[in-house]
Amino acid sequence: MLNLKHPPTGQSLEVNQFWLRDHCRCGECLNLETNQRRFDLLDLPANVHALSQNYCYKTDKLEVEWSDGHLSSYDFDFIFASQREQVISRRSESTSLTAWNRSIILQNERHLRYSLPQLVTSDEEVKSVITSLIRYGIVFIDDVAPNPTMTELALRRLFPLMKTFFGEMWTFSDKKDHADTAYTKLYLGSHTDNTYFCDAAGLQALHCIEHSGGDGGENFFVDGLYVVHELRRRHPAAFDLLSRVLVPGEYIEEGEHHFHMAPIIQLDPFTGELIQLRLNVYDRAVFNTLPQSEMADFYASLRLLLEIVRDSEHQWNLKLLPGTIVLFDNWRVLHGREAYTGRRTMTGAYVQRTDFLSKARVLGIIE
Ligand SMILES: C[N+](C)(C)CCCC[C@H](N)C(=O)O
Ligand SMILES: O=C(O)CCC(=O)C(=O)O
Repeated sequence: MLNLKHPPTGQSLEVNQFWLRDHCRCGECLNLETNQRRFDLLDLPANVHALSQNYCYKTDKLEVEWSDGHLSSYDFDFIFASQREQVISRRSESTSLTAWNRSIILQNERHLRYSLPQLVTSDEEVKSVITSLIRYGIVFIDDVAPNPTMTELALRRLFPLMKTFFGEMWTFSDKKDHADTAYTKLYLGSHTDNTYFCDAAGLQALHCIEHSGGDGGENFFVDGLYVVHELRRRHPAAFDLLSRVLVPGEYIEEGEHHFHMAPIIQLDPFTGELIQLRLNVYDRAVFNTLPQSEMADFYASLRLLLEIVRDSEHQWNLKLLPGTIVLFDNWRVLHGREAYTGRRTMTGAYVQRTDFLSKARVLGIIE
């Protein structure tokens, strides 16, 4: 280990010498255009160590002479900010997430509503939409002509679209275009999509472009962040079990067979906060990741989670009308639909998680 000192602030830090050498930021070690390292780790001697370190007041840099002859010049703030403890505290402070039940989200509804004309003309409006998506997990874009083309235009103003076997933009009704209950008039309980994909869509957009000659078809939304907080508070053992047990999801139709296993609750290893809620009771494959002796605890835990999801206090019911897109975080917010009659057409799209978070980072909304 190497004890680093920063005389102007009196800060000092113990760092692993190989880590420090590995994080040299000079142009010989780091491609400053691509932010990629220029060396293979094995190019560095395993026992590389500092021969000397010297703080330069003029440049406010820490200069280190290495046993392999390399000279490094470090910005102390970079070293300090790169420590695990700092990352944890930054993530814990910066996640300005608002967990919501129905009454909380209704109090904040004004922060969720946007209009396409403003969105098209203002980059600030784009940043505001994405900030609300991070904070609340759901937004609405009004004044969108009720057709797939304008829906696509609105969504592409924000993000690239995720192409799946459903399409890039998809339009569905009760026409059996795919072997899935979404393509029926049936009730769909609260769920997240794509539990059968290795990487579930990060965002989902839905736009009801038509509903005529019938009724029903209301949508409802539940904040999975609020739900998992409640589960952890009320039933910590169930929370722990659902954070570790692998639950297989599966989607099978002509020419497609998707399968993925992961826990229903995936936590951030740093902050312990929710990273993803993967909850779709319909798309579950044969459940075979536990011995029969442990099945009772699993089902009891899942039932406790579903009771919290189904609690009407946690459910925001609304009717999506032509002209309004709902865009929500499919790793956090659960959605569902009442059964309906008549002719109902929905159009929408998925957005990759990485594209959602990348845009939020580029806009400085998240780290
Ligand atoms: C959205 N769209 C109609 C295209 C597909 C719906 C897929 C539904 C699937 N059961 C899931 O939950 O992922
Ligand atoms: O038809 C709807 O409103 C939603 C359908 C649904 O839940 C889905 O496509 O995942």
